[in-house]
Amino acid sequence: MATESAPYKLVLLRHGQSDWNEKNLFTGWVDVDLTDKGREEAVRGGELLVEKGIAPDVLHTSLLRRAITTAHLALDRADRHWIPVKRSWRLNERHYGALQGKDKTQVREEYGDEQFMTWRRSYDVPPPELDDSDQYSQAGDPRYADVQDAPRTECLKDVLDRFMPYWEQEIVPDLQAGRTVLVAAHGNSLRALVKHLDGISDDDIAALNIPTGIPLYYELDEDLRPVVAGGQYLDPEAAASSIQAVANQGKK
Ligand SMILES: O=C(O)[C@@H](CO)OP(=O)(O)O
Repeated sequence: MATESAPYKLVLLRHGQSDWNEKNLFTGWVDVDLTDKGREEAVRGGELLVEKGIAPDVLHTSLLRRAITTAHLALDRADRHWIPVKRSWRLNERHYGALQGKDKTQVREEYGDEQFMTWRRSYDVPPPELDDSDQYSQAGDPRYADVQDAPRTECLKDVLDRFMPYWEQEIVPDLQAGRTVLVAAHGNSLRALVKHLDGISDDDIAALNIPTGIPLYYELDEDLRPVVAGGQYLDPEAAASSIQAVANQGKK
């Protein structure tokens, strides 16, 4: 799959289906587990890496078990379970604020299509903040003890702002050292990265959805620009139907 002229190799992997993906709930920073289907998707993701001859040298993940477990299952299948791992809250899913734990269809019905899509896919309008006393708040969670001003809600722009320093300081140096980098993360943190890589406008990013468990492979040139715009899903057919399912969430 490798191109001679492309020096850098990057694989993006959204976690497999989670319990709350299945239940149709806004998830954000709530640390839910994978479903059995999600685990199967993760193993299939590893198989696809083997089939395409892509061998990650280093893994970057969020602090959430659905990404951590997906990466482990995929890498285990690819016999690359032993590679170094770096974890950061900066790769976490978008903090979904007061929507965390809420049913997507109910929110759509209660607030209407426009408000629902604004909260879900607008670039710069965050949902209302989540109260620290809420059962789905991460206030006091030890894994975020070192995070200054940890978010209580985020829009996609906020995710980009916290992801980019990590990209520049941790991921780019790995790429430049010649390592094939696997980033195992989330629908919206990966949308932020794809927006940056492909130079997608603030408006157009609303229509971009990332499927669960299917590796998205990018070759990047010297300037860290994609050789193929949008990268390449290692299973394009499965990706297309899963992207449609993500786009349709919240519809009856
Ligand atoms: O609930 C969430 O955290 C995300 C990802 O599952 O959902 P959405 O696709 O609606 O942004």
